[in-house]
Amino acid sequence: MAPSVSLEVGSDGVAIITLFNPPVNALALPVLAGIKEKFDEAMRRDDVKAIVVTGNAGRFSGGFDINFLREVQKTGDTSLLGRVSIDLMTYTIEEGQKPSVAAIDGLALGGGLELAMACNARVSTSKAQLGLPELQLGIIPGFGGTQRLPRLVGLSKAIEMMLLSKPVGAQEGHELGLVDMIAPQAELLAAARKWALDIAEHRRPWMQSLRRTDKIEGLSDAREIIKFARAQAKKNAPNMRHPQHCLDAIEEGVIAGGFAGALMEEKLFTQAVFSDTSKALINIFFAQRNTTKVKGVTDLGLKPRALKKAAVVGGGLMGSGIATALILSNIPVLLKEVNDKFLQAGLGRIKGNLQSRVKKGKMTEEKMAKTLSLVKGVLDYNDFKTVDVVIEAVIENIGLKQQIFADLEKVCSPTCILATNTSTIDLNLVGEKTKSGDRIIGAHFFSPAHIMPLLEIVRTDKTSPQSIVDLINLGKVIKKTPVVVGNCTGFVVNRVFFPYNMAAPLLLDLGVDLYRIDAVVKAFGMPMGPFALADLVGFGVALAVGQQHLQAHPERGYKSMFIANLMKEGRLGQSTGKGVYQYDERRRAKPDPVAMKIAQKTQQEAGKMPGGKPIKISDEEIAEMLLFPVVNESARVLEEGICAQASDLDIATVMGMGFPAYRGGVCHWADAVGIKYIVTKLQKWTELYGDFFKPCTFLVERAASGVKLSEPVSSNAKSRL
Ligand SMILES: C[C@H](O)CC(=O)SCCNC(=O)CCNC(=O)[C@H](O)C(C)(C)COP(=O)(O)OP(=O)(O)OC[C@H]1O[C@@H](n2cnc3c(N)ncnc32)[C@H](O)[C@@H]1OP(=O)(O)O
Repeated sequence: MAPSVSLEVGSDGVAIITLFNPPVNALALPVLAGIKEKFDEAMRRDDVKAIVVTGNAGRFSGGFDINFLREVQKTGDTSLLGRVSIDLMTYTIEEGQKPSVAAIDGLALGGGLELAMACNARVSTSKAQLGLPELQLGIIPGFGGTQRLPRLVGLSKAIEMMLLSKPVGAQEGHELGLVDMIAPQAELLAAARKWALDIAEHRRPWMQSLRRTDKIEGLSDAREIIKFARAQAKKNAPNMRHPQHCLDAIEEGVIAGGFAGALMEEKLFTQAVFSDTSKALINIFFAQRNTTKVKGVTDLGLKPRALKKAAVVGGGLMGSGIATALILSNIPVLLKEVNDKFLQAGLGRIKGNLQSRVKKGKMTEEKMAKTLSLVKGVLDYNDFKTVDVVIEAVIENIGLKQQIFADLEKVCSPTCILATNTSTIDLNLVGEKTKSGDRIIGAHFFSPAHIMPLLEIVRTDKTSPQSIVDLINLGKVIKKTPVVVGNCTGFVVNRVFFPYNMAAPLLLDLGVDLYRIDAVVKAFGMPMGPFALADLVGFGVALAVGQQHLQAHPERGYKSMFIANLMKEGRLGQSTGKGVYQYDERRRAKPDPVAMKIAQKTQQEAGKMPGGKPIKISDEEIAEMLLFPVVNESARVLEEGICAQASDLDIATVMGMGFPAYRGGVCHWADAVGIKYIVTKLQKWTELYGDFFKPCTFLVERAASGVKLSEPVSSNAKSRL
């Protein structure tokens, strides 16, 4: 159905204006034009005394149409953005001749809430969610939100809601003054009609949010609040300008009044729409929603079967994390271990995971007890016939896994999904001793599994679309972002992470200071540098993972002795108090002269420094030498069809390896930097430092043809999905 807006006038003289644009009634251009047209008509008509605006099908509005924002970013045409804030929200609605009330059910986000705030009052159901989440898209509110929200709820709360993109529920909104009245769903429209008539007939005040001053703090308090918020934003988002611009608009409103603030907001909003940050974050918004659209799988009309009961085999760190994720979403779990000692340890870890939520105030003791009761520890497979999905999470031993899957095939129902959390073993090998290849699938979680948002769903050429659809659905139920990937060493995240983790010691061997490498990567926006990460995961794991890549792709590996040399000195990473860094009792890291000496010794032994002297290199080039190899491996992943679409790689790198979301994920970033430039650099480093940097044919071809990495791979590519 085409987006539209309807107007219906009741015998009471109230015009009901309804937004239709499923699924979230986004404010697409025709909707905005429709609102303007219907408001103008209602203002003109003699039989209309007051107006109620509402959204169709239980949702007020999810805000300005983000598809349209993306279009504007592509065309670069600012005129398309229009003057909605001033002409429509302020002059037509807020300052209109007749009062208007927003009747809010469900979502009122971004432009949706801004529309509601431009009305003279708001009535909502108890299920309403109200927020201005624009900053998570790299923009600032642009329909007057930076002015009206502080005037309705006070500066501190408004700033918190905007900077954290955090909505409030109806009850809190009511307490704050954002919602004037909460009504039962069935009575929402009637209550809003009455409120609108009460304003028209002077039984209630005719409020205009933009003109209000009662909730805004005095100038000096306001300055302090904004100053504090600026410092917080700088700390939390050092590479982003739009949070500061949001505060600029708010500040202008406090100093010069709401109208002046709205004018500044309009200007800064337009600027933000064209920023690289917004392009990147909008890419992430759509990429995240695209992961569940898998060609040849989710377009077959298959209905996901509800996986109501699960079993996890192995109660170690991963198994207990997976079980925690399942029970947190109310899915009962059988946790299987080989003996009582391991079982109790696994159950203890699950309890610990929940206790830490209680400590952080995310869960009550009562809820914890209820959640914990959903897990049952077992030492045999007796109850496995009752489960809909099994996730195996034992140690990486092929023989053991093969035995487990052969056993599972015997004891589980023939429709049960048999998943493995392996991060290294070929899935075809795991299922080799079974005839259940169609329901054997990878469910690769990231540690800690109950916290990390990504789930790699690994399919083989035997896995059935139904099994994939079922697991995608389970991923959504347990609040993960599922990405469907093909079967190869390291799947997607670990595979593109390998070259990054090898480039760091390679740079070190070329004479670059190791702490500088970490600092550059942090400044780029990763949560931590590669050496700090190695310390965190522990050197045993880091070495084992590196080894797999070297075995799978010896021609493009780099073997460094740095970690091995640290281990010889008894430094194993953060858990032992020292690795690349030394750690105090509160696990705060400090550079360590001993590690630096070991680094120098490794450099000498490696003999990579040209003429025995450290290379001279800029910070920018350090970041490039670490991350262009990631782009290179991503290109291989795309060419081989391990990832069906570049946007999946964007999500996988952001959620799995901490690639900064505001750079849009690895493919989006590579396109922004320029594939040609990347290939030229890789070729130069190949000549200087060896084949580790050699660009793959696919990337070279894309550079030559000018086709972006994010463009679809042609259908004759050798797909392994
Ligand atoms: C000028 C203004 O200040 C600027 C703005 O208003 S910018 C927009 C501000 N609004 C937002 O940021 C809200 C973005 N949307 C969301 O957070 C979530 O989609 C939601 C909470 C509204 C709904 O979540 P959920 O029910 O899980 O459904 P979800 O899968 O996310 O979305 C359903 C569909 O609606 C689309 N959609 C959601 N919000 C949209 C929007 N504002 N514009 C266009 N499409 C939107 C999604 O892309 C998705 O499309 P698909 O089915 O084709 O993939």
